[in-house]
Amino acid sequence: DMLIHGIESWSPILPVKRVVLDFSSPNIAKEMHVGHIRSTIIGDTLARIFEFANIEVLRRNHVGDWGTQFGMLIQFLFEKFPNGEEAANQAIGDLQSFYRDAKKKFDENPDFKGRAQQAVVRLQRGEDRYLAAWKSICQISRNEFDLVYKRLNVELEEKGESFYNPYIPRVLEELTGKGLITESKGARVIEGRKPPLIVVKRDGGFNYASTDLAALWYRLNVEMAEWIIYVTDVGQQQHFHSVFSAARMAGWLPDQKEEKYPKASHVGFGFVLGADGSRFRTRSSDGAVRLVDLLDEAKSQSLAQLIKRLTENGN
Ligand SMILES: NC(=[NH2+])NCCC[C@H](N)C(=O)O
Repeated sequence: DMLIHGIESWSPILPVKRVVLDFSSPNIAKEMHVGHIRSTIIGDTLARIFEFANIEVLRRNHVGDWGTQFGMLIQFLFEKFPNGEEAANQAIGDLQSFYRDAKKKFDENPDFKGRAQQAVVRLQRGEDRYLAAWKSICQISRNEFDLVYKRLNVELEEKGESFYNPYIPRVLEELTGKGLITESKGARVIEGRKPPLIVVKRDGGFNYASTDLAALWYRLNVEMAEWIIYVTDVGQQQHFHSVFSAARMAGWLPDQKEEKYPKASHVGFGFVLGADGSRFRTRSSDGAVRLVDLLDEAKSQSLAQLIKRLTENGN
């Protein structure tokens, strides 16, 4: 049958037409670590399975491109190059060491910390100079990530955290209208699971959870996805279960016990461990293994193995 009617004739039939697959999703200006490679490979594999079954897959790279760390980075950039003479590209050079230097100054110098916090406010207000600096920092990271994706032959479409910002207020308003959001120690939270999910911080700012609620809303209502799948390490299981439970309380998702769609799932994988059994680190700043070197190493070891086996087989 397959030979006559093609491979599509026996691909599995699932009751969904469109899936959002949220995978890889590294953070801008931070290292893409070995866990992101796991997410990238598992996510790409799942995407290919769905695509094989003729399901439309929206491959989403939910990059961490927003947050208070950008105030620190932008301010550091401005102070290091007060005349703005260098193109950000050259000025920043190795983004990881740039991040480390900025963080050091932020931790050690209270005045700088204050200026960095001001910079976040100005970025969030959308001031041109700040937005431009933010964009070039993101672009440098993006170029680095793309090298890895090209190498692994993985396709992704970036819709980072910043994309969902404009949707957060109305989504939280809807949840407040449904009586789901309460006040707790100056923050706004969704109870239901323990610990409660913080959706507005004490300083009034939004966070990872508010962004994920807005993203889930968007995926269900604008992208009309019937199954939304997130691939991260198991460390984030708690977070996703809280977000999904909030979505169920809001009536966005059916009750978990009914095998119904739309549906949200978290695919959690284990931490990558080093030879000593502790969490493996890939970071250029602290002397641990760099991700690109890890890929090089994997490639050369595989090649060596292949050659060894070939020669052992007498060729
Ligand atoms: N929608 C999401 N929260 N996706 C996963 C994001 C992963 C996160 N940026 C990290 O590096 O840990």
